[in-house]
Amino acid sequence: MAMEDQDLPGVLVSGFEGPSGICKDHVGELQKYFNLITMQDLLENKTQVGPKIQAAYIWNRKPAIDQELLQSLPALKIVANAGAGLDHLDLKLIASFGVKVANTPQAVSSPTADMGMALLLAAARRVVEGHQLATSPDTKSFSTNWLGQEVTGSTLGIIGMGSIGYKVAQRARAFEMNILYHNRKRRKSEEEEAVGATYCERLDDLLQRSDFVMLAMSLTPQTQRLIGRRELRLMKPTAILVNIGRGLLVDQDALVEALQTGVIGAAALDVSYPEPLPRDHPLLKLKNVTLTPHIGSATHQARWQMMENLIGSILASLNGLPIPNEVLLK
Ligand SMILES: O=CC(=O)O
Repeated sequence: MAMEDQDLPGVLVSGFEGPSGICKDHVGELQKYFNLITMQDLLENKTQVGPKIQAAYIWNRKPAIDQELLQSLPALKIVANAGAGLDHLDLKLIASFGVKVANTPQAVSSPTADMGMALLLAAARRVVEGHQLATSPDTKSFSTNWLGQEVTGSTLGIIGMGSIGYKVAQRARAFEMNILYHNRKRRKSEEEEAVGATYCERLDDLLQRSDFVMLAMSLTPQTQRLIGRRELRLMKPTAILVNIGRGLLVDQDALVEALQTGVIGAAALDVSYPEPLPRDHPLLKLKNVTLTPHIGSATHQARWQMMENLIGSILASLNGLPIPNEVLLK
């Protein structure tokens, strides 16, 4: 690790090691601009270290920003969050301390949309099961009569047509899919035309007509458990649910039941609740489930861009300049 430079602004990070630490490859770059202070440093010496911290750098949703932490950081100006989702941050509480928030929506939208298509294709064509069959020591089950769902020409319903949902639509168009979408706000007609997407004002309508349903919206009190037992029952028995948003967008117990009883065909999930799922969770035992460990933005390029964007936002805030990607309270 590079030497600490006490003259640089103090930036709080969760730590350097383990799943909630910052990316190891990024440490050297961050230390060109900041004196990185870990949660552990802070906890061990709150009164000395707290006043030096001017920004919090949130990576993998850590450290958690609560009232007690905010009270111990009197010089804090900005919470810079890696990723687009903000459901783990209490924006009102943070604003009440006069602290700004920034995130990295552009950096994550393409890789997350790619991941959505990867999951859709994997579930439709049973790629994970196929890999297991092809690599199994028992070659008797090797079969070409083993069928999936055709993607070309099928109907994709996208729920949440923000930048990620829109990029999913651009990709799905290349697969000649019919695209339906549901969103709080209808997109401009030229944007709809560019990807050939049809707006469904009623969510039920989208659910009934889609072969694939992709969840690409953020988690808010309004979208929590938006897909429950009733919504799953509206879907086709062959339908595949893809979730690249947040686990809590779906009533997970209802989903397990729907997958076990053939109410829907399959699910491909990059997110769940909790993460990771307990090892005895029923979703882990189902053949018609493809699971990935919340890796929508997990590419070298995206993660580096996220870090660069956050450095830019922190430096702008410390210099009193307009903050790129500032999150404004609605
Ligand atoms: O989960 C990923 C993000 O919030 O961008």
